[in-house]
Amino acid sequence: MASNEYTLEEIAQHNKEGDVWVIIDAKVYDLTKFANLHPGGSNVLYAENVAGKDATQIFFGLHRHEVLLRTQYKRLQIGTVAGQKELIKAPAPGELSRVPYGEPTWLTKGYFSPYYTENHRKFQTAVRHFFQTVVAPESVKCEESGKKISQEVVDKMAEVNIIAMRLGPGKHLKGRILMDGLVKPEEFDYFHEAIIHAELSRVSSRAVVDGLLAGLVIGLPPVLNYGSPELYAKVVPDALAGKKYVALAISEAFAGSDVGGLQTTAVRDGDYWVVTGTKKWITNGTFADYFTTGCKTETGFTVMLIERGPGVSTKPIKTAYSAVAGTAFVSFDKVRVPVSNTLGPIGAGMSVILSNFNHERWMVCATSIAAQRLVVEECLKWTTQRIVFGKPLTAQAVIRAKLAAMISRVEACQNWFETITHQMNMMSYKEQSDKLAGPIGLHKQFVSRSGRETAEDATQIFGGRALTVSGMGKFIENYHRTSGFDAILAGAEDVLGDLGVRQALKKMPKDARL
Ligand code: HEM
Repeated sequence: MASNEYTLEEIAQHNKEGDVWVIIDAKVYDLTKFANLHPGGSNVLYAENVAGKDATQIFFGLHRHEVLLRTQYKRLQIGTVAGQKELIKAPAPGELSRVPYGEPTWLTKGYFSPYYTENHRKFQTAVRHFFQTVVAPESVKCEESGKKISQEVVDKMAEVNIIAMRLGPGKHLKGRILMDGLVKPEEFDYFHEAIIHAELSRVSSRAVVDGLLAGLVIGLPPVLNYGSPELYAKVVPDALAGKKYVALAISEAFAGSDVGGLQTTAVRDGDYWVVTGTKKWITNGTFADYFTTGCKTETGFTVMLIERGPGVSTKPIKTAYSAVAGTAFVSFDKVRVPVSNTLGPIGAGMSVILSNFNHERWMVCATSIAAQRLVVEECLKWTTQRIVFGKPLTAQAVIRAKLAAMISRVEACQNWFETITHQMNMMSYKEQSDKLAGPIGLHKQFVSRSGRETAEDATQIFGGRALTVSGMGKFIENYHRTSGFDAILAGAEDVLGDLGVRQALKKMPKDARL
């Protein structure tokens, strides 16, 4: 980067094809050679209000700031404007957003929270820094290539025990050094875990959130909670070290939310189960080493851990999001599974699955709310910098009304989420299963519906830019295309609303009358 200073008069001389400079935020760029390579065409750069002029406002109406930060474009800067200072700075890794509602209240300067401590704040800073520096660049690559997250990134996550922490508080954290010792295993709570989900969601596309071992997060808890000590010792250390991958294999083409209608069958043969059937929409299934699988057995429904081996085959399913999530169709063809791999009582697998669902649904809410907040931030930035009919978009009442609705939705989601998280901190796993299945079901219905409404509003606000996978509206495009996943995975929106009401009805006092 050059340290030359130029006056406005000097810059103004370079105003034509073959010699074109522009000013963007007090920096001077020589675009002469770049003009023919410019993705937006060369002629736009020779326009009277651009060539040799301050094109800051025009530039930010057409590009994201990150364009200027790319190495190949940084080089185009030849100096600065004499007497001017740059105003637009990219936030440093780990830094908080200063855009109103860009962060939850607990992270906003001058506000208070009954739930979060100084330790949560320190933890959040470290986790955001980690995700922005280690995961964000990988997320961009994988989203494009559709390939699995690299082992190098998985290893780095394992090093600071992020994989283990994504499973929540519990005995699996004992003796581990969490985030370089920032939080002690016995102090780690569901708010710490929620921070990890939120920060992951901020830097990743929806497919990468799932591709980054979401299968393990939902598939390993039954092993933690119900696996024999031998099975635990065989599977858990390697999984938490990022050496083995796990998927939860419940849904089938025959049955989704209707878990009772599953057709994969396990027949007892001595010390083995013989499993036959198929599973569909299995997140991380293409690369999983183990499948936590729901099977029909003679006496009901039984869950077991199936290792990839003879008779197990997986093939990728193309979905609306990137293949990085590893969504698979899984076939079990007379697979022999040791009976000691059974998770929970034989025939009582439904309770294993149902209690596991609470955590999964809560996690989906955590990631969705963070994504909705990012969408609000993107919309606030865009509507302020986009000029239409000579005024910023925010001058339009209809735009402000959409912003009001989006902000209210995300704040409502966040506040409800924090109340539920606090209950989780205070309750045992068993109490959570009894008391929180209904509220979490209702909450997830509310969160995913809010997310889709926000995706719609944001798409209207960004217009055509929300329809392209790159450029200014790239986050909105991704969110609009993938927010529907939150309404389906871990239980369909309507089914979960119904679950919440049915749970409440079960607890209606017999003597309640108007
Ligand atoms: C340092 C200067 C510039 C660089 C490095 C640059 C780079 C780019 C890049 C990478 C794109 C592709 C879209 C994207 O990734 O966002 C683009 C698109 C575009 N650029 Fe530039 N640009 C520069 C200056 C300008 C200026 C001064 C104008 C003024 C009119 C301009 C007009 C456009 C237009 C009209 C598009 C197409 C936008 C769209 O498809 O939505 N660019 N530019």
